[in-house]
Amino acid sequence: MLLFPIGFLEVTFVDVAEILLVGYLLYQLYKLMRGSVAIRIFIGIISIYLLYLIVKATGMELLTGILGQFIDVGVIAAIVVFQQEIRKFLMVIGKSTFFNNDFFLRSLLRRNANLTNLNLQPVLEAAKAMSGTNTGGLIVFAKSSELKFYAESGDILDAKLSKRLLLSIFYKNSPLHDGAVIIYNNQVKAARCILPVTENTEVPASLGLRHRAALGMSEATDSVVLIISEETGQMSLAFNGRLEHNLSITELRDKINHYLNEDVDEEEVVPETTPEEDSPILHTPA
Ligand SMILES: Nc1ncnc2c1ncn2[C@@H]1O[C@H](COP(=O)(O)OP(=O)(O)OP(=O)(O)O)[C@@H](O)[C@H]1O
Repeated sequence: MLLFPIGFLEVTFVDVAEILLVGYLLYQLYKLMRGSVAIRIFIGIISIYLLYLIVKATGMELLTGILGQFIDVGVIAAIVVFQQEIRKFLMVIGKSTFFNNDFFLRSLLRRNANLTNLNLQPVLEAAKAMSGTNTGGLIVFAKSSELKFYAESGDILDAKLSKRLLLSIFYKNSPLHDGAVIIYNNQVKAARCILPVTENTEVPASLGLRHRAALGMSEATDSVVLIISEETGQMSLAFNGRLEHNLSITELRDKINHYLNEDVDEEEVVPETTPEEDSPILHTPA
């Protein structure tokens, strides 16, 4: 179906739809990679592809052949280089499918997840005690999946959640204190877990590995991660690639409940940054 002509070009409805779709896909890819080193590789690949199209259009056969070969191999290289981004991209698509939006199915899925019977009280009491003694801690609340892959990187406990258990795990001389604890289905699923460290280059240099691992986990999964700083005793939350810093126990309770129970849009989670903050990742409540 012809929409309008531009010179000798005939623009059809399908052309417009295709341009919009490609634009949307590129924008989603850009959003996923924004701030990471992958964005530079992505821009490099797009530039080579554009150059290839120009060279091909001008009829330079040798250059077209060379760049064409490069692009063929580049597809495989891109899959390897963009492993994490491809995973995130597929997760975004998975999140917005019909099945995930279906209320009935979603409530069924939730029944199996961490949400229905989570008792936050022991965690909050442990966090308060750890904060008071500057004991470092990293606690992941699984949301829509039990995070098996990450749990298996540590020691599986499947133990009843209690304040004393959490304090024993994070006690400085405990063999389990290093790494993260994963909480799933009101149980301490695992301890000593290794989380993916964020590659975001916008993370302030003041944040060490514990905070970076929490951010990385919140980017790779829909979990909520609680951090207790060994250095300052401050409690922070990472969710959806954002860090909320220096929270009180009441704020922690409200935010953890909110993030675990709601389907929060990115826009909703992202707090307004105050003018003095130059990082879009870090938010300190007033
Ligand atoms: N990838 C990871 N997965 C899980 N835990 C990690 C990871 N990397 C570091 N940690 C934990 O963080 C600890 C080191 O924290 P580091 O001092 O670098 O972080 P920080 O963000 O400055 O936090 P703090 O304010 O507590 O010092 C390690 O001992 C380990 O327990």
